[in-house]
Amino acid sequence: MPSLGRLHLITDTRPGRDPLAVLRAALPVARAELVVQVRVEDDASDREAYELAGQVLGLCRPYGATCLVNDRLHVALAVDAAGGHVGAEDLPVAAARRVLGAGAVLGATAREPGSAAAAVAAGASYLGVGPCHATTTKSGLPDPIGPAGLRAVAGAVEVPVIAIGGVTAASVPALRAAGAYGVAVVGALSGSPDPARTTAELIAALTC
Ligand SMILES: Cc1ncc(COP(=O)(O)OP(=O)(O)O)c(N)n1
Ligand SMILES: Cc1nc(C(=O)O)sc1CCOP(=O)(O)O
Ligand SMILES: [Mg+2]
Repeated sequence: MPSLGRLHLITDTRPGRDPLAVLRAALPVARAELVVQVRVEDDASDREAYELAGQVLGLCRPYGATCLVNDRLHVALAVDAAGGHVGAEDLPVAAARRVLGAGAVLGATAREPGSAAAAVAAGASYLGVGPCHATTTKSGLPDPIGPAGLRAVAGAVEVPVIAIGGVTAASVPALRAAGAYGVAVVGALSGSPDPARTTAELIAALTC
């Protein structure tokens, strides 16, 4: 399995957002350090997810960036993405591993050390850990766990830990110090007036 990129860009498909424009700005800056997670709204059709994932893959390929698909593993397989990401309401990690195969990248959401270790034992190759900070992008999440909560999870596993939830370039140093290998962002890039510049700031904070 190739080494995992440190900057995970999750597509923002809310009305008025342009995930492909953000991706086109980020790719030349982050290149193979970029992992793009195709995440669509729950009411989007599989056809919409498939078409977006195909477009994302086509953009990623020349840069060696990785494309993953959130939740809908059949879409990941259909477009030949590198893998997928599952959480508590999706397929269990062991089932997701069977669907994707041994060589795929498989991310799992974990919020505390016990479930993190269980997800790794079941076949997760990285963990998305959060919400690290407050976010307005997704509702219904538990309270932020902060760098201390992330440190507890990172200390319990040996796979890369990707911090998620309200992450900005300014918060990266504390998250890395707590054990984050990388970060996943929606709003920091989707809401940026200059996504190329924000990508450069995130990459600098992640690789210094
Ligand atoms: C990197 C990363 N971490 C966590 C999540 C959240 O996944 P999940 O809990 O399944 O919630 P949804 O994203 O499906 O709403 C993620 N997608 N990526
Ligand atoms: C999709 C998602 N999952 C989270 C979790 O903690 O499981 S936080 C989140 C949204 C992250 O968006 P932003 O970077 O704009 O805060
Ligand atoms: Mg999910």
